[in-house]
Amino acid sequence: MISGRERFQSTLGLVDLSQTLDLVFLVLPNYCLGRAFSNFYQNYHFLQFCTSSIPTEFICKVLNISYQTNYYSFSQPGVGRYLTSLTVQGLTFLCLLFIIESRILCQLWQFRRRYWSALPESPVSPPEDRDVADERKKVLESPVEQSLSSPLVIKELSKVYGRRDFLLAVDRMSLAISRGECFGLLGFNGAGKTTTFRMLTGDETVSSGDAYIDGHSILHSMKKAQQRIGYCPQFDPLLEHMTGRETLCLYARLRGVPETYITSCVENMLRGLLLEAYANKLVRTYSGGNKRKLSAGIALIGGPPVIFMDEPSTGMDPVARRLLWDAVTRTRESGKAVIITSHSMEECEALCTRLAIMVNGQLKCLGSPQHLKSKFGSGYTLLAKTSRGEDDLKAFKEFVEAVFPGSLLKHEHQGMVHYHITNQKLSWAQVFGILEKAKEKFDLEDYCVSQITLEQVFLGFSHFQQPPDVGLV
Ligand SMILES: Nc1ncnc2c1ncn2[C@@H]1O[C@H](COP(=O)(O)OP(=O)(O)OP(=O)(O)O)[C@@H](O)[C@H]1O
Repeated sequence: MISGRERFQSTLGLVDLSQTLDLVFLVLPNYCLGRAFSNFYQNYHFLQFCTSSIPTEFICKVLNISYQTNYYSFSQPGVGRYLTSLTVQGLTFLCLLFIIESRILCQLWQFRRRYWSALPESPVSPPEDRDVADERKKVLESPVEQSLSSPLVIKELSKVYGRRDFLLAVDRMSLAISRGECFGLLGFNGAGKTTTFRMLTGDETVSSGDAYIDGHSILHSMKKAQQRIGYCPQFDPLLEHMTGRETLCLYARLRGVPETYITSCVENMLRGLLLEAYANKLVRTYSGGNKRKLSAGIALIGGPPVIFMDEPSTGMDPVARRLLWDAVTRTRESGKAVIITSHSMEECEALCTRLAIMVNGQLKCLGSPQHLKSKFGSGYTLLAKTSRGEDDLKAFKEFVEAVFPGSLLKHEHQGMVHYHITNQKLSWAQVFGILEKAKEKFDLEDYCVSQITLEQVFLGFSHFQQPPDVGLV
């Protein structure tokens, strides 16, 4: 049995708890709003009832019903405390929004990083490639006006991740990209390509260095720089509840395309990327490849002066890929600067006027695809398949190593051999002459001789790539 005294004490305890919770929940805007409505309504009825006649006033006193003649009183059941809390929260969140939008904290953090902490030493620093060094020199020595007139100039841009264990994701990158150029940034997974793009588009803070987009510094006038870029990120940032057509219209408007041209501009883009059939469907129903097409369309629409495309053709079928290449080439030829990352060497050869291979945040080589092939991939590639058994294959291998001294066997699989013929002095005629004779002698089913491919040049840099923890200082 609970005595009356105990019941009274437990009631007092509950009242204390409810008052404490009421104070704690004042930090929740939805609680304040709900309580304000509820108290206002309750107070209105109590006030009406308790002040209507002497007997009802007496009843209210006996039942200890409290009410406020001033609805906005801070005492219960007034709504003053809830309205005050809502006002304070509104102002606080407004200030927070301002701080986030104006990126004040990011800028303070960047400032601290730049002036108080030196960049960690790069873990692997062999002598810099001549072309990369020349590009750095050109960028650093060029007058400011030149930086301001180029679509994209990157000056010693670096990114460090981590506070204690530093990871130098991008290491003092310097690069200038001109109008009408399509620049390919190649690299192994984790080389720092996406981080570079994220810094240039304002998604990521810069640890040191600067870049100018159409003359606007990404450190000092990021908003203006952002107005001049089109960006197709690695993962599709699409509004799932809009249709493809609506999405492109939205971005065309944001880019400032005059209202009269928006329809034709959007229709051209839809046709160019083979998206017409899906134009009125919701984006969430799109396949991966179609989402990628739409992301590429968003980057290209309105013709911004600088376009970043992070692996744009991933997941696209061969037809769509070629249509995208056409669209990128048209954009480049109209004088825009396109910067693209891709793991498809075919794509890089088809699109890029210049490219660089990035390893552990550093550029390892730079130049046109042909320049890189001539510089890093001298010699020929030989693929041959013998139709007979193991003995013939062995004899053919001995023959190749004898007639092409220094040649390297890259792969061997089910009678098929892949050699890198390193002798640069041999002419095409000599190589074909030797192999035509070998074809009869060793009964070759087929053979193929070609110039070193971009992929082989790329693979040649694989030994430089270090796992992330090696990069920690
Ligand atoms: N937010 C982050 N915090 C810490 N480290 C990060 C962060 N983002 C990227 N990194 C690291 O920075 C390095 C470069 O990453 P990044 O995504 O730029 O590579 P990538 O060249 O784009 O690779 P992929 O070809 O796989 O897209 C990697 O080692 C990665 O682990």
